[in-house]
Amino acid sequence: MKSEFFFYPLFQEEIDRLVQNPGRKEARYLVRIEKEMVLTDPILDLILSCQTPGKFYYSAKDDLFELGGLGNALVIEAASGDEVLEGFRRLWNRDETIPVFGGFAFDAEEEIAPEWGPFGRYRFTLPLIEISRSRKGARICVNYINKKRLPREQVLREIADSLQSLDALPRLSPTAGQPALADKALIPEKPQWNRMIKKALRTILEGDLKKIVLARKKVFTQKDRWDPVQIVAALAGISEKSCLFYYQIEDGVAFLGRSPERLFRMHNGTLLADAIAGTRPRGKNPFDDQRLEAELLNSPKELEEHRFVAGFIEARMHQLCTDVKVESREEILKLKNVQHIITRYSGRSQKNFSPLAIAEAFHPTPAVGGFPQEEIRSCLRRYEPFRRGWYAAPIGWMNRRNADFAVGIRSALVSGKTLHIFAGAGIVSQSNPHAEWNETEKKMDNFAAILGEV
Ligand SMILES: C=C(O[C@H]1C=CC=C(C(=O)O)[C@@H]1O)C(=O)O
Repeated sequence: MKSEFFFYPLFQEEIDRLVQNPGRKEARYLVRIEKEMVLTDPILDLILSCQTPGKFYYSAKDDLFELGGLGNALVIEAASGDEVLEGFRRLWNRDETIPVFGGFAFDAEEEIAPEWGPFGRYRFTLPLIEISRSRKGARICVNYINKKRLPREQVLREIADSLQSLDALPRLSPTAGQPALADKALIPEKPQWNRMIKKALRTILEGDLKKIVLARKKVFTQKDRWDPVQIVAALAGISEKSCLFYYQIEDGVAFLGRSPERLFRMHNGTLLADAIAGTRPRGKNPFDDQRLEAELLNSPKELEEHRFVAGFIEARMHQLCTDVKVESREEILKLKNVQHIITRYSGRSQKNFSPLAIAEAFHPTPAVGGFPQEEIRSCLRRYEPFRRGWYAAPIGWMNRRNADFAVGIRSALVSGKTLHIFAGAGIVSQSNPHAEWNETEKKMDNFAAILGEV
């Protein structure tokens, strides 16, 4: 990790110019200084190496766009999407292209579990420093929200102070080394998982629901605090087409993951969404891999599981868009440890929907909830022995018109000395508890490799 990058010198000239500019005395609501630049360091390295407690990173799976943030200019913690949009109204009235990063809980009506407390129900951050890279190049911006209507000189002094204190802190590198584990808990344990699946199968047989996605987690406790930076840096080293996300709220408290599933991307009126469901492990060699691929694409059970998701996404696309196209149907998506069936959609979005309203309309898709969608949250509350928090919920960035959200799967919550790793599996009428357990093990393999199979 490089450490020669300093923020204050980068913006000093602009800050000085603004101080000397004898314009209006009071600074505006938003002070934003933008700079195009040549950036040789990876954005993730820069974000991870800075010692500020709040930070985030997001890279989409199939384009060059990356977004990172350091510090907080404005954080909206809310109980509903409408409150979030209200919180950013003034910001986007000034400039509707400014991105904010965040997400919301899988089940926003459920009581928040203690380990998810810092995340709350909905949480989005406008960072003090925003770094992005697109096909056009890299850009770095400083944001300041002048809630207290301070005079311009004071605002600029505060910005300069924040940048200088960030620069004064020593840069961090991920601390390498194997964890000193104190405890490992499986929630649920295998016998309880088997009972959960059987219960879900009975519900499906009775005809109330057609598909239920049940999840489990592993909780690893260490003597010392986990280093989320080390975990996400290792995830970043995996070569596969998936969305990498990192949301650190406080020192040692972060939700992170490498999700193959994009909930949707909205760009200049075009909406893209993927349906991903149906799983096999990767093969031991190319021949074996091909065999497993053929098995997946010809399995009535996996196809049924996939088609609940695809049918749901397609129906939602027609509600939200005109000109809906199936870009590819039932193809294979190869990841490092597993392969999935994927169907991709595109459409022209209708202007009146905000990206957050679109995220709420899709969530939870039958890839992470079940089918039909309406009853699924209350069903999961009864079946699962833990609260999902932000696992399997939308996470990503948005501005007033554009957005990119991943589904927060293949993910983990780092919370001080505990590390929670999540995975779920779609249960349909032909599911088998043992096979679904093994599938969730495979889905956690990115983390198992990082932890040295603890
Ligand atoms: C719920 C998860 O995966 C979903 C996404 C792809 C394939 C899935 C499956 O085949 O069961 C799941 O629906 C997870 O990884 O936690």
